[in-house]
Amino acid sequence: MPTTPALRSLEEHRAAALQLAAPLPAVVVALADALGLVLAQDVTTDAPLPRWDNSAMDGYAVRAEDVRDASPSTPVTLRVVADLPAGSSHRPTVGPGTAARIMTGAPVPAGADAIVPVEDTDAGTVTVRVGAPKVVGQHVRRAGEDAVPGDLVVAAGTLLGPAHVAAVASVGVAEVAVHRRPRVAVVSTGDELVAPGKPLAHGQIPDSNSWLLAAAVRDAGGEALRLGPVGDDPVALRDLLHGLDGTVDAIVTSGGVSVGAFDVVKAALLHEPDVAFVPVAVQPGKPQGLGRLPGGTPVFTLPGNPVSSFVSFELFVRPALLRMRGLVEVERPTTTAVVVDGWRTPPARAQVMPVRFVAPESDGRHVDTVPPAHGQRTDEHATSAPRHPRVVRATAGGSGSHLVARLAVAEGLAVVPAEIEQVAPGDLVTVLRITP
Ligand SMILES: Nc1nc2c(c(=O)[nH]1)N[C@H]1C(S)=C(S)[C@@H](COP(=O)(O)OP(=O)(O)OC[C@H]3O[C@@H](n4cnc5c(N)ncnc54)[C@H](O)[C@@H]3O)O[C@H]1N2
Ligand code: MOO
Repeated sequence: MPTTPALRSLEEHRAAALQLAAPLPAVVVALADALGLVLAQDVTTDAPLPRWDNSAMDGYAVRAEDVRDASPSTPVTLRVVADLPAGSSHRPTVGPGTAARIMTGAPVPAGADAIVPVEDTDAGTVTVRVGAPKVVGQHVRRAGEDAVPGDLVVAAGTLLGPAHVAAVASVGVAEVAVHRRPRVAVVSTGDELVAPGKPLAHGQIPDSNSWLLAAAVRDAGGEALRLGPVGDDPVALRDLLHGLDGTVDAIVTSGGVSVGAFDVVKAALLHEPDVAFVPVAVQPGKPQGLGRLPGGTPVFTLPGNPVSSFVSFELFVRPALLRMRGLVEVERPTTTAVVVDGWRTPPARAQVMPVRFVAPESDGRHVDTVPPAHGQRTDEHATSAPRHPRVVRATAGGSGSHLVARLAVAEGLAVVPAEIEQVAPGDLVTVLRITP
């Protein structure tokens, strides 16, 4: 009788998967292409920001002492010596008894030390009547109040969002060094698989995993090269994988890794010295393979059951891709949730249960796909103590690894440790949040 290999713990396999990944080399991209990439350099400013004192208001640049006693009943009249729209290169000087008409953002002219908003004046263009007093510095945006020369504006390792792009642009930088996105080949295997939309003979099913995994790669910030489905011919598969080795940053396969008679991925890679097939103490997702092809390309061989593929990608591949992108934080955000319905979990294996969030008082029978905004619901009727969000299993059949259709309503993955065998209603579970 064949012996059953010892199971590797979920944590150990996650660590081994992450070990295969390192931040990809930096490339220089135009700012227009930088959104969603991770900065590989610090961006500092050479200039103060703002670059010079400028007006916070449309109005008049004045000397504060000239308008110290101005009021609606005793307005002060000043001679208008210049007109300064934003962008004006004109450099007038405001002397005693004079003002410059100025628009928001224009440099404060020499001699002026306060801005009078147009609402406090008669809006004159030759002379202007000022009806309110101003103090030195009023409505002036100071040079360097945002950043001074040498300040770090956006740090290496930052995932560039719109505000970061704006900050880089404001420094006057047009190109940045970023980690490039990982290119990931996705190969689904199995003689029973047919491309979606094609007619199905008896025993055939549409290939959903290559679509799942390619979408998951993109969702993780990678570029997916979707190949297959390929049949159960180990030699052809080995040739395909060796052909990809060195041309992509990672390869993800689905199917053919269990103990069946036609387990093509296992057969194709069994003799690779740096690829190991190890059962992992997790349900779903037990049969796993991991390692490097001879050219150094990391390969992740995931089980074929669709929910197993999905969960395996989440647990083992996604963190590795995020690390390749240069991110330091590679884990999904988690939340602690209360279980509404209970379920049994397999002994000595961690369980990853697709769940959805339900309204505070719901019994979970009605689909409620609106998750709480920030991990915890607060009870409007209670004054303190935020309440935990509540979860139910997303699929009627629990964690059945074939239940791909209902996987679509999952908003999180509840991770139940290996030593727990029963989850009871009211228990707290840790949920990886998989939807935004
Ligand atoms: N005797 C044993 N049998 C099985 C074991 C075991 O320990 N002993 N483990 C089970 C577990 S757990 C899993 S998970 C599966 C994994 O098997 P494979 O990775 O070899 O996957 P396949 O046999 O190729 O397929 C399993 C299942 O998934 C469907 N599938 C596969 N690829 C796709 C795809 N691209 N799109 C949609 N569906 C796909 C396939 O048709 C099968 O139904 O093994 C168990 N068996
Ligand atoms: O571990 Mo398998 O992945 O349960 O279905």
